[in-house]
Amino acid sequence: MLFELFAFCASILLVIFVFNRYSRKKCTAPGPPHGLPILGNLLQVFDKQVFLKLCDWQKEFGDVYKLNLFTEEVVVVNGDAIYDVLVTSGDDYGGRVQAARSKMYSNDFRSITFRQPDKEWKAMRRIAQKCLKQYGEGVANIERISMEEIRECLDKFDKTEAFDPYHAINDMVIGIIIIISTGLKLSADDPLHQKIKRAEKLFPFAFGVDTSYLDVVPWLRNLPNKATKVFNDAMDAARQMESEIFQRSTSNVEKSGIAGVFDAINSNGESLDKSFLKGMSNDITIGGTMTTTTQIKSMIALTVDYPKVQQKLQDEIETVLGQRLPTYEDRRSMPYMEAFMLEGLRYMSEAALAVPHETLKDVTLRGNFIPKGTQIWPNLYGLHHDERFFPDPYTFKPERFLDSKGELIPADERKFFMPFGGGKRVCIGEQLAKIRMFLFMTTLLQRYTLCPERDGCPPNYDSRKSVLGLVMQMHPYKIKTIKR
Ligand code: HEM
Repeated sequence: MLFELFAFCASILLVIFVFNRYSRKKCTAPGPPHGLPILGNLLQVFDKQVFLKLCDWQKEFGDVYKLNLFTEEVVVVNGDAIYDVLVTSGDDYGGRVQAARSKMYSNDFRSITFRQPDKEWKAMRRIAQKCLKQYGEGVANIERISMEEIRECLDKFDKTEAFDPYHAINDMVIGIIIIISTGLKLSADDPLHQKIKRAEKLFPFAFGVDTSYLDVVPWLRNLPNKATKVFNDAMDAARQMESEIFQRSTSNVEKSGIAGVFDAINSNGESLDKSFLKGMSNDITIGGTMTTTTQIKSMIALTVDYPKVQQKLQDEIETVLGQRLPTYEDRRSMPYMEAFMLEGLRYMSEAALAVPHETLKDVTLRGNFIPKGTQIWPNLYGLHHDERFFPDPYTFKPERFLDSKGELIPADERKFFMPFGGGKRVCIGEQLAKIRMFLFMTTLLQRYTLCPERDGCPPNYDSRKSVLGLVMQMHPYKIKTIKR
């Protein structure tokens, strides 16, 4: 029985393979040899350090090259060609791959991240952005919510022994997202916190290599095997999390969460079916927790690894703030802290390949024909570590974002710096992420000096040693704090 099943699946794959290989238009970009039959370059690519392999291939094949994954061609875009794809010709490249796993996860593409750019996608982005701005109260309200959670988090840093800062940061980041999405301030042992943590933990597996065959033969999900269980567990965690957020946010009488914003905008003439609400809150919750937690964790490691940078940050805090708590507006008088944050985003490039795009029409990029419906990977890690744009890229150097007077280089002079993507699909959480990172790092270094776990044993963070899950992950480490 098992053999027959295997033979059946193999024949289906073969039919899809032959159909795709001979019936579709082909991309003319160069690339590595096709690799294994049917799998193509899959085994070379689904390495946890794929971002390094992609940079090696860039040296060999140039800024635009193609890979074969299963039955599909995928185009990897590098260097300043990424700007053309995301910004200059963003409309042509602004699609998302309509794969089976994202369809299942997002309840038939009811999600900002996975939906094609249609009118529902636009409405979802608008509502989510309103929600992130808290009804037009904007930055001030986000600041207030954030500072409350940050102060609670930093109390947990007041320890004499060495500790891993990850859990305290994660609780703080989740706490802020819960207030934004439900309007409620909850403690870290509330079931919703736990459900978000479970989803955060399992979600990367749902889109890992082990379950990638589900995109080609989705009904295999119904057969019992280990990979399917991993995927189903992740889906279960996502469903539990979204139901809880939905229930809490719709029953909030103050209407200050995402459901309140949704109703207010809908009653203003917008008409978006309520079935989109769960997917949107997933976008905000998953997009808004894992990314910021990981980024802050790496910035703490860098602060310990580079004591001179830490000293400069503290000097600036002393001069500009003294003992006063920061507001986001203070960043304008704190160019070194700003440069430190930008360099942290560059150095880590946690969204190493952004979110895969898809061409919405036949296009030509740097002389290469790419047919409609081709998956595009913008190699942001490669761009941010490309000598042509960031000399000496593996050295952590906030000064690269400052001019000779110590002022921040203007945004239009760093257009090839795109940690949040760019153009029409740019990250909706960029401002929230920056506010939390700025307020957190400033308050942290105002209160504490950060030291290695033991003398001579700093975290030694090197982004080349990261592993790529949904975002880049660095190894766990411990620090000590000294109260200032
Ligand atoms: C350091 C923190 C963050 C980084 C580095 C980051 C990076 C990115 C990148 C590179 C993309 C893909 C853009 C593209 O496809 O071209 C993206 C998309 C997205 N991000 Fe973020 N992000 C961060 C924080 C957040 C936060 C806080 C939220 C929500 C509260 C969020 C929600 C989203 C959503 C919903 C999308 C999909 C947008 C769309 O497809 O239209 N992100 N992000």
